[in-house]
Amino acid sequence: MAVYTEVPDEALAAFLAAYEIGDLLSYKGIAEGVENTNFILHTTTGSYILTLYEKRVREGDLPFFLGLMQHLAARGLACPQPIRTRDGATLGRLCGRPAVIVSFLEGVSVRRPGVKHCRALGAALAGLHAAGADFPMQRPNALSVAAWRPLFEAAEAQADRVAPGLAARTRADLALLEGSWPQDLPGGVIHADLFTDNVFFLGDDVSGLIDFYFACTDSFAYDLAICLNAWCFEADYAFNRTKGQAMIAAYQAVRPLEPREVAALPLLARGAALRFMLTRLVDWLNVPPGALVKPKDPLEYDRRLAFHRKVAAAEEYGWSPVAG
Ligand SMILES: Nc1ncnc2c1ncn2[C@@H]1O[C@H](COP(=O)(O)OP(=O)(O)O)[C@@H](O)[C@H]1O
Ligand SMILES: N[C@@H](CCOP(=O)(O)O)C(=O)O
Repeated sequence: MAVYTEVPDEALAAFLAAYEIGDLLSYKGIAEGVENTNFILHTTTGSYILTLYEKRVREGDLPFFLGLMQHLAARGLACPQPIRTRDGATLGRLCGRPAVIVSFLEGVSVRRPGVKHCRALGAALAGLHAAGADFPMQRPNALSVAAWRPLFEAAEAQADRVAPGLAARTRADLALLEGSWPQDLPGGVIHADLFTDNVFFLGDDVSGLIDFYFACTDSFAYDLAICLNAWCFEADYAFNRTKGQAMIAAYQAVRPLEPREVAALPLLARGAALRFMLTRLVDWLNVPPGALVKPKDPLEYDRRLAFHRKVAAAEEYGWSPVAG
């Protein structure tokens, strides 16, 4: 359960007094999530999410994240909307942390996505890239290739106690990716963490996208590669090409990939897997004492890397030329 910061009732009441969201009926910590402390609030006017930003979120980035959610929502994308206080502020402080209240989105995330979910996700991702096209702010990706070596070095000495040989194979992947990371691909605002837990469905349709706290300016195809990793592997770590095909085709129906993006897809997918393996590994080895959080397993991404090491061409992820 991701509750790093306990919020006393009195502190919450004082914080909520600045908002016009009705009277608090109940609230509780949210079990899912690993980055921030989240509470669901039920008030006389509805439900809201209260987020206290923790370790990885830099306060200086919050105007980007909050501005982006407002921008996307204004373009019709279903994402959380920051709620303003009576004074018009979206960002406040609670228990020493930056804190916001955002709108609650209906829908459920799917644990085991099927082909139809992957298809819907591909279209939603392309829609997000399109909706973010005229967002004026920039935020370099703080977890792109330049950040991977420091993460690796923080975990290297203990990596082999997580899995034998993990340090050596990660070192080799890192060296290869540092030397060949694709630059100057088409890009703009990307979500950068569009895992299944960050996408809500109502029936077969995507009803909402949440958790924009890794959003940044980077290549669109890298965002797609993150999603291929998160959505298209089976429980036995076999890549499901049918799911990949459905996702990529739906993406391309909105935004066709350029040949250089297609050519880069195997490296981008490998890099995306390495990025999540490394952040998970560091978290796995550094669970804060007393935090109610279940760290995510880095080996899930080590196993995906085993697949990516063997892939030579985008076709193996399900890419095919757009007809017409
Ligand atoms: N706007 C929202 N509407 C509905 N549920 C939300 C919303 N934001 C967060 N949640 C719930 O809180 C959980 C954790 O949120 P998330 O932003 O993923 O946390 P973290 O950034 O800590 O990983 C989500 O899986 C979801 O269940
Ligand atoms: N998606 C990342 C961890 C970030 O967690 P989230 O709850 O913010 O999606 C991972 O799976 O490693």
